[in-house]
Amino acid sequence: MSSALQGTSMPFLYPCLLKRTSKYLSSRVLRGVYLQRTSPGIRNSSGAAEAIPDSRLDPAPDDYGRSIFTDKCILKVEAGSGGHGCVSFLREKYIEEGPANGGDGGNGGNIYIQAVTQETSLHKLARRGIIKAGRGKNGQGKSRGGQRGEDVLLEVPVGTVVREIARYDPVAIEEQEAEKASNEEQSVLQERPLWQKNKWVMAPSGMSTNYSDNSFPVPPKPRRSNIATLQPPAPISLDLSEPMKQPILLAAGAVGGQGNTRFASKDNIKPKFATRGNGGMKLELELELKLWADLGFVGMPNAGKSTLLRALSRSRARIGDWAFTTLQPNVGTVVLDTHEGRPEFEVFEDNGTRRTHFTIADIPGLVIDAHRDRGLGLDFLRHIERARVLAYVIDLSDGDAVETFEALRNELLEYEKIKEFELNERSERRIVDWNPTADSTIAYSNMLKPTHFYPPLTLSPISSKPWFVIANKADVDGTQENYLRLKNFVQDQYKAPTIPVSAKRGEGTSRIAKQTITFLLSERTSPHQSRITAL
Ligand SMILES: Nc1nc2c(ncn2[C@@H]2O[C@H](COP(=O)(O)OP(=O)(O)OP(=O)(O)O)[C@@H](O)[C@H]2O)c(=O)[nH]1
Ligand SMILES: [Mg+2]
Repeated sequence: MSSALQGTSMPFLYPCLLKRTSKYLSSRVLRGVYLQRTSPGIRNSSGAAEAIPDSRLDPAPDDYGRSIFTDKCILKVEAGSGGHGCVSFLREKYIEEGPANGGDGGNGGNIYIQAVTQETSLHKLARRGIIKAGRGKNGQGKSRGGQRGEDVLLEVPVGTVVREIARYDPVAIEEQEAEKASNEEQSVLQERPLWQKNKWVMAPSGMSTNYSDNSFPVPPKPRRSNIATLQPPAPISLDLSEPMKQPILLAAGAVGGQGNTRFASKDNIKPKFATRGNGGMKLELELELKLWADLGFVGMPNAGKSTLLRALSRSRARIGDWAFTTLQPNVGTVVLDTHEGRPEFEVFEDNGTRRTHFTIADIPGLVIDAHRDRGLGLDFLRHIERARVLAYVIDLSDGDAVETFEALRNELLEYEKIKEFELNERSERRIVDWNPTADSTIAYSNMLKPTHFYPPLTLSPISSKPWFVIANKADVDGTQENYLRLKNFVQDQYKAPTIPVSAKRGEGTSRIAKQTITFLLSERTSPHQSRITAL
């Protein structure tokens, strides 16, 4: 193993192997010998290995945390089905054959949704696939009702758009069937047996009864729980762009069945049947993050975006001095007040609450012609659209900064031009691809698909987003002239600010937070109520 790891390309390709091996062996007697032979350090001219600097902003290639990020997912949610009613009779000393006392089944659990600031990605929900609320418990004797099913709360990031793809609502289906039956002729109805196995729970001793006879009651009409009136109208389309204090109901749990007490009458004082609980509603939803960061870094590969993210937040984004180190967006949170002494500045929202943090997205590098799907292409331009404020990150040590900036801006504007066309094409494809029987499970194949297609998300266009420029790598010698040219150009042409920083040394980065907050607050509708106080 050790000889295999000694090649020059190994540390670059598999740094984690080396780290793990050395960590494992660090407690061993072999430690000194082994580390000397396998260290991933760079060799100097005399052949001795130099240690890799152990800094948060200039970390070893293997010092990173893999962040999982999902901005779009399809989720199946199932409200709980109702518990069955109970067939039971009072039995006490001296009362051998008492009256019916079967309780009702409990209602199924509800599905709620809430947009919360703590979440930044949909990956936790995406990996669950199907989310089910609890089933109501069956009713019991002594007229005890069944316990309610457990509710489920879906916590999604602020800026999530929820769209319904399909729904299976057993109560709606029953209602439709009942309406159809009411239109049928009386003679046809009389022939149909009242006994429907899927609606009734029978006591074992009651099975021999002739259920097609007229004494058997008509099954009760399909019911919904009272809370169902709070469900959003079908098909669901929600835009959760603000943090929510309270969750909202997505799907109410089904109503439990009725116990045999409910069917006692003078003709049949001891009914040996109760009803089954209704099936829970199933929804297939598409969740998409419309806005997932307050600030988005736009830059060429290797500009230092991930280093900047590390400098501003506690992110452990991967840093490497090769292009496309970042292949998936990283989202970091900048805490404005760490409760260690006085905060650098205080930010108040419209409603008077104090803003404690904002989020930054480190988007993979853009290359020229990204709008033609080159490099990592359109997908990443799509991510840029989902940030509120943009920061162009320019590498001062790599060529003419003004040219790089112009090229980046041009890419974004070109993307905006073709976006409309691309979206139209995609929605057309969706219509052509649509196949009502394509679902994998039988239950979902019954689902009703909305007959109309949603318009594309209404995102604010890239050209309307507030932006500023971050001139990175200002610590490199001879970059001052490049910076001044860039700063003057951006100021003269666009009246936008340019912030010189050295992400690697963590210098000048606090101005980025301040600039972002200023833009975020000026974006609001009533700026006179928001205020930023420099302390
Ligand atoms: N001298 C200097 N080097 C820097 C600075 N910031 C980043 N770097 C170096 O630039 C290289 C690229 O940094 P990354 O943060 O991975 O760049 P990136 O923009 O995220 O790159 P991609 O993920 O490939 O798009 C690394 O070797 C960093 O150490 C800086 O301020 N000064
Ligand atoms: Mg990166």
